[in-house]
Amino acid sequence: MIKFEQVTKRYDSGQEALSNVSFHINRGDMAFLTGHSGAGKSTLLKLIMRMETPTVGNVMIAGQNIAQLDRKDIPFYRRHIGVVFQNHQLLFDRSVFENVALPMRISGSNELEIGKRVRAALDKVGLLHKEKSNPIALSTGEQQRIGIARAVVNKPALLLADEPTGNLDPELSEEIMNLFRDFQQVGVTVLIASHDHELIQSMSLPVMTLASGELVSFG
Ligand SMILES: Nc1ncnc2c1ncn2[C@@H]1O[C@H](COP(=O)(O)OP(=O)(O)OP(=O)(O)O)[C@@H](O)[C@H]1O
Repeated sequence: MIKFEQVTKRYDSGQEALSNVSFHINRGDMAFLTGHSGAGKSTLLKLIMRMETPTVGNVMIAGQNIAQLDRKDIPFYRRHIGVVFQNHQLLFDRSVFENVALPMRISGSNELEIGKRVRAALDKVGLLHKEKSNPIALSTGEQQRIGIARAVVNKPALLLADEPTGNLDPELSEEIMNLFRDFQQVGVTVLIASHDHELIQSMSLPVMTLASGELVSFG
């Protein structure tokens, strides 16, 4: 599902954020991506999202070299990827329902479909009863679950998370990880960038470790 073939990413500044990185994550697998600050985790995620392109090498997603995507096809490509951030980036001037509906509004789905999918996503994260609330009235853990509902509302084949448990206590972190597991179990490929060693060690999942842009281990 995600295949990096000898990928090097050098920014215009000359900074080499990734050096000759190769790996393969199969469809339906779930893995962690770890490494110190500046090791290249965000760069790797941005390459998958096609927010950046490799300087050298290929990023293959579902068998397609995404550097070859037409500019006009990039928004459509991104619809197949759900992204969860640490600071969940919710909009506090609209309801929980509207926050989750956002990606579907952008992709021009009809009202009926939006209602159905948004409620299914909220149900999945256990927050259907909060659909009319303003996210500001929810706890941090609940806000993170809203962010996850929004990431999966378009039924992505691939779910990327950048420090999704960054500001949560261990109990809530475990809850979020269990949600990711649920998505994995229905066939979604999940890649989670995290610094949280305790969390990583508590889960028996493959771990990719980056150090100064190099993939130093994957296992
Ligand atoms: N747009 C950019 N232009 C120039 N250099 C960049 C850019 N983005 C990242 N870098 C540099 O590339 C290296 C890798 O950064 P990256 O953000 O991928 O690391 P990270 O592992 O995600 O770090 P963190 O955990 O702190 O978010 C760093 O040295 C960073 O300063």
